[in-house]
Amino acid sequence: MLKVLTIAGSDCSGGAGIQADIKTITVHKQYAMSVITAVTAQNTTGVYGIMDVEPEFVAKQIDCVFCDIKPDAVKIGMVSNKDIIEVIADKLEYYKAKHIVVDPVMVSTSGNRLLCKEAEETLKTRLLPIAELITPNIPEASVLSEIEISKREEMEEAGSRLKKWVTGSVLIKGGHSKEQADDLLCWNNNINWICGERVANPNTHGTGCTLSSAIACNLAEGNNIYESVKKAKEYVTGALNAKLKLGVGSGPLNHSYLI
Ligand SMILES: Nc1ncnc2c1ncn2[C@@H]1O[C@H](COP(=O)(O)OP(=O)(O)OP(=O)(O)O)[C@@H](O)[C@H]1O
Ligand SMILES: Cc1ncc(CO)c(N)n1
Repeated sequence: MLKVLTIAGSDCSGGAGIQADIKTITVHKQYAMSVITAVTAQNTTGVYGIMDVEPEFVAKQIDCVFCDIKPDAVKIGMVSNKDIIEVIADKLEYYKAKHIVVDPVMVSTSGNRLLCKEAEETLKTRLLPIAELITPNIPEASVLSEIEISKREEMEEAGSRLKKWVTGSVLIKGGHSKEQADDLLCWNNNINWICGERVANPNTHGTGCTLSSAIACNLAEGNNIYESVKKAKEYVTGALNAKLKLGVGSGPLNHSYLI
């Protein structure tokens, strides 16, 4: 059985973070492991508290996983602060982790900061370079590339700029654009639009976490970057289409549609 590790924050309401990742990996019939970087108190209406895990304890969790059950792919989500980012980068380099997908989570859908401002530079210098793929949404791509993005050409410009200084590939997710839900993939020397129908569903809590962990599963299976992203996008579209209405705010996806 293939094994996928998620390094991310816990969402007690089950829609995003570690919980979304474990559901996604399990539905992909793979074995899920988790290193928790922070415990959040959140639900469909917002994030009400964050308790970071001590960096040494993040390191200890990574050691326990890699010394025993070596992952075939690793997804990284919420990483909170500079020290946590440093230990994750050190450990993944040390263990020569394969197929690293980094979702550079900065702000939640509800508008709360999940990465402190001072840590943005460390994310850029330590985590993005070790990724096979990074998956910023439009606001995150804008911060990282320093290009204002409001149309497709600007997504392409930001993607090309980011591709120049990351080692791996770049996927700019289009969920935040009003008209479509098309994502832009820059890989090798290719720029491809990964198009998908925009589902009329306000319950999009955890779409980004779900997409990045599904990509990690597809990479673990041996698919190339393009195939991995395409299949993962189909998974997210399916989970949005299988409408679930939970909570009073922006609710979670329905992962059980394939079971
Ligand atoms: N209404 C929608 N219909 C179809 N696909 C969508 C919709 N909203 C988001 N997506 C898709 O979901 C994936 C995640 O994109 P998005 O831009 O929402 O990420 P995010 O902002 O990181 O998500 P999160 O809500 O977890 O913070 C992308 O593949 C995007 O195209
Ligand atoms: C723990 C966690 N990670 C990521 C996100 C972004 O969706 C969230 N809301 N919560």
